[in-house]
Amino acid sequence: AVADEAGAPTKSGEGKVTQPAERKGLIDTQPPRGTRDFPPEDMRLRNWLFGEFAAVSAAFGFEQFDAPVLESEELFVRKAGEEITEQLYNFEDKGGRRVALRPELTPSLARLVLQRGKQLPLPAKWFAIGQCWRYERMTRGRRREHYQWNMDIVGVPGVEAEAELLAAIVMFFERVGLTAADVGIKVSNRKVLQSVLTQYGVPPESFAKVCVIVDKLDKLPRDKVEEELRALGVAASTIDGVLGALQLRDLDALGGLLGPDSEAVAELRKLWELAAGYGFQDWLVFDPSVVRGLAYYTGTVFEARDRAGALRAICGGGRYDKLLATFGAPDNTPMAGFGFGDAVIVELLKERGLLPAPGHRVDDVVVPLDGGLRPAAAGIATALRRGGRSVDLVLEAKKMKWAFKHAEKLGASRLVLVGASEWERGAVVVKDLAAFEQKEMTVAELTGGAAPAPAA
Ligand SMILES: Nc1ccc(Br)nc1
Repeated sequence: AVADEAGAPTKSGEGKVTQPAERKGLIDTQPPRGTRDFPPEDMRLRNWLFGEFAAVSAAFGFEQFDAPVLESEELFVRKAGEEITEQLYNFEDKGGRRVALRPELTPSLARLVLQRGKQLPLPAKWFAIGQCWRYERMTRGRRREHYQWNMDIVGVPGVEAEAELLAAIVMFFERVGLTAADVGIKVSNRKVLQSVLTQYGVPPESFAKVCVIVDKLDKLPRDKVEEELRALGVAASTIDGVLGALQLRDLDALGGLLGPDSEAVAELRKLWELAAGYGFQDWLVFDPSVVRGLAYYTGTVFEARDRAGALRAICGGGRYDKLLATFGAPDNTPMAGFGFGDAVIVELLKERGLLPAPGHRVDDVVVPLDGGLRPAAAGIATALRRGGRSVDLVLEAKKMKWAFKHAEKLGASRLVLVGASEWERGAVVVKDLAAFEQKEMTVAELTGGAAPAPAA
């Protein structure tokens, strides 16, 4: 259809006339509920944050991947009562397919690993920064989208993988100015809960659901948690045993409870030993009450929180050795990773006065002082740009005074005036806005020798 001014009927190539929907005034300029716009000033902060994520990922030699925001719903259908699946942003598409906006990146990673099969050299160290969604009734007015940085290691069965992931998280925190006094990383291991549940005769198939419920302890009152555990058939005495174990705060006491051959204790001790090697032991806190709310974790679990505990988890992760098996894979591939959201970290940095405020600026402003010199000005701008300068080329006829103010507003280093008399000598006037100097320069001098594009 031929575009027409808003409100007029449009005529398609075949002559079909379409009446516009009656426009009652201005469209709603707000983004959909629970979503955010990123106008330039916010986009600059987001680019800074994602730049830090990517820089840490590069420092650890990880490769970036991405996958569609839209995935088959089956990737996320798990029967463990997780909030993340109860709030799935799912729907049926026009082809009748059950699809969902991804609530997390890990299942997409798992799908790509399965897709590659034996062709994927292991260990694979992959990272992603992607938008993730949830459909929450707006009763709580929370956001429905956020961006998550994920790092995952595929194919390493030992806690060396988790140590590397924790080191990456700590490097990020240090890069943005946070210290171990600001943030603690609570570490535990699901095998702690598994051992206790086994001691009390809870069947393994209830294990994931018990973890999801126990994870709610820092969100729901204890009696609510006990109610949900009882509904699962977990006896009251078991609940007391489980909750008792979660109060422990040192590995020796844990060893006393679980016995000297406990895998959980051995893995946690190994992790602390590695952390000492990396130099981030001060960031770690052993806390068996940390189970994380994702059903698929099988071993180490961790979450970073502000030491005051005033904010929600900054990031979280762990080991999930059985995820591929739940997707039908014949054998297990060990995997470990974390997710790091873009919201809590910004709140924390704001609180600590550590949030940068990156401004917008350009290097040069180029102004033709009359219309006939516009092609020449465009050629100069091109040469400067090819030389790596960021250039704002003034696109309309403007007076010098306006150009000067415009250059100041853009934080430009130089204002390049293309005027008739100088141009006849192949020169331009350059105002150095930092040194408050003005001088005539040939184009070659200005562009460091790069010839301007041929003026029309
Ligand atoms: N999983 C998830 C997705 C979106 C937001 Br906002 N929070 C959590």
